[in-house]
Amino acid sequence: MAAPRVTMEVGNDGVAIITLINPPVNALAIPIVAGLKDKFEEATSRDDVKAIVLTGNGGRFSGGFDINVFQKVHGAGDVSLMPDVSVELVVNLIEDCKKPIVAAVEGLALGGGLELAMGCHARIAAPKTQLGLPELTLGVIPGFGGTQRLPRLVGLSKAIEMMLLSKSITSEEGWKLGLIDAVVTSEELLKVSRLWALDIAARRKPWIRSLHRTDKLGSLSEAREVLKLARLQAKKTAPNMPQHQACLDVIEEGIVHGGYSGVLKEAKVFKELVMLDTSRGLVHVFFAQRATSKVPNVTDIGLKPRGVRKVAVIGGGLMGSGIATAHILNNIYVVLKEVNSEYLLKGIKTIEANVRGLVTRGKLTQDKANNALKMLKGVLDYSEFKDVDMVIEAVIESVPLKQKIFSELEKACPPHCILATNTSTIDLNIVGEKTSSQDRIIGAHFFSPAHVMPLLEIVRTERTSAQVILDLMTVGKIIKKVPVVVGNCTGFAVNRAFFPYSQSARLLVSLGVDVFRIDSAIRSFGLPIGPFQLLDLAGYGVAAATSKEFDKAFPDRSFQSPLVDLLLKSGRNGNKGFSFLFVFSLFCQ
Ligand SMILES: C[C@H](O)CC(=O)SCCNC(=O)CCNC(=O)[C@H](O)C(C)(C)COP(=O)(O)OP(=O)(O)OC[C@H]1O[C@@H](n2cnc3c(N)ncnc32)[C@H](O)[C@@H]1OP(=O)(O)O
Repeated sequence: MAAPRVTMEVGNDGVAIITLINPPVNALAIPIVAGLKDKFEEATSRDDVKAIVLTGNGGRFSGGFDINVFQKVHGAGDVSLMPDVSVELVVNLIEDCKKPIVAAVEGLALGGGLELAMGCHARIAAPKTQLGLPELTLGVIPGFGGTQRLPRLVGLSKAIEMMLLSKSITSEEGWKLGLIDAVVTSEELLKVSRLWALDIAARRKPWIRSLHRTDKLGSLSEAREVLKLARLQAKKTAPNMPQHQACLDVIEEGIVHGGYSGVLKEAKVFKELVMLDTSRGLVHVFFAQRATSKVPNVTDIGLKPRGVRKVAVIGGGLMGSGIATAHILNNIYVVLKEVNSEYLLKGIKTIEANVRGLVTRGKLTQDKANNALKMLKGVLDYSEFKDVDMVIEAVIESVPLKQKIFSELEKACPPHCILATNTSTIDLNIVGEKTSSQDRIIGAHFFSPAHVMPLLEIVRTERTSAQVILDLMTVGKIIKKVPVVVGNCTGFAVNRAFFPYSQSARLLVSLGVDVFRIDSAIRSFGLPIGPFQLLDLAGYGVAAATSKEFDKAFPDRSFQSPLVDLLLKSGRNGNKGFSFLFVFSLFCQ
């Protein structure tokens, strides 16, 4: 791959086009930052340059500062590896430049990428360009002036929402908010940007330095009220994340003492945050997530994913209906099979409720919801299975039942069909023991609620074919999951790690510790729910079945807690409608 570089071309019209080149996302690596400083200095000093356009190569403006540098900073424990971009480049060379600079953005402008663009005197964007400041997901705050310029361009509340939720917007929305000056086609992007820059130079268009604006900030008391509410909200939703409160403090500095003062405080706080364990952990997560898409002997052997258009889901319970929802929401046709019409109707109603819930929470339009529901068909037999590309079995954790289903599937489905099971624990060789299709058998372990939770644990056996693994990874991405391929053993990766955690929680209960105290300690540690609330949600039947598998596989490591059996014996199943409070009081009697 060619070295990252910045180029500059000066046209006959006197406009210098400065281009970032660092595929695939034009990350602002150290040589790019150095190249930008060089080119802006050159363009400023050349007499034949009247105006400047900053753009990115390959249809993407920039994915932000190079996150590899954070890793280097963490490895060396040396924050001085971070270059000074905010003042030296964005304020001095871009915003305070004597020649107008227009950002021509396309594809994406995220983090430091958007911050460079906000330092320019105008921004022209191609349609559907993704704009955002997602730095908080990396444990830091925007560090190239974003905490100051975004509120000045889109207003305080919207800027806080975009930064604290790391929520990006499209260029169309950006135009309505004032972040983008014009949205034009990709073909016209450079032409319009050049003209815009020349218009600013000739004073036909305003020459705006975002950092100097105050018109969208509101009065000091209004701003303080907005910040107060945001602090309370962040305390609730991200109690263990120092970057959220820090971001609000830095924004406030700029409102009270002016944008430049805010920029200086931002740089100082950024450097403090980048050295904390939170940032180390979150940067690790960023690269770890991407590493999951590179599976040796699967993704590096030239295979192409086969299209999966029609999926059958067996079982319309909590998991099956969630899995079906995830697929129909992403335009994959689903056949949902149940054993009788009562269960089928219940499954379909759950799927409808899942989809409606997304509409109510504003995550889906009514139109998209209607279209998604058209992709669903309920069935009671295998006649619809003759042309499915993948089956996902999601019935209860019973070995004989799963074995029976898989031998039936072998006959009912076409030979290319992927045979997946949503088992959370059972060894896949046992599930497929009664078939001769071991190369097509794979685990597709979703997490409840399956249409919301991002993780998809893909379990491969020694005999699962590379093509089948690649196909499932591809479907996983289409349905917006993070697919992680793991090996086959009792509990796979997730439950294998979860098992000692839940066992310890049950051991504490048997020693007399209150379940609510345990859940609350875990929540203050940072997990969204504790082990017992999770037990309630998953259902006690599932817990009993998985415990049995672990007892069998690791008899010397299992703690025999009577808790779940007692709950089941008293006719309860957690998610089926009884509160744990009530159940726990029974257990204590
Ligand atoms: C001081 C400043 O305020 C600080 C910052 O700017 S911090 C950076 C802020 N920016 C971000 O957080 C954006 C991070 N990137 C992303 O969200 C996504 O990669 C994206 C939306 C840009 C592209 O997504 P997608 O097309 O699915 O590709 P994805 O697989 O994620 O990334 C492609 C490659 O680019 C790399 N990459 C993406 N953004 C990068 C970045 N900012 N720095 C370094 N590498 C980056 C990925 O690691 C991946 O590398 P690989 O192919 O070797 O695994």
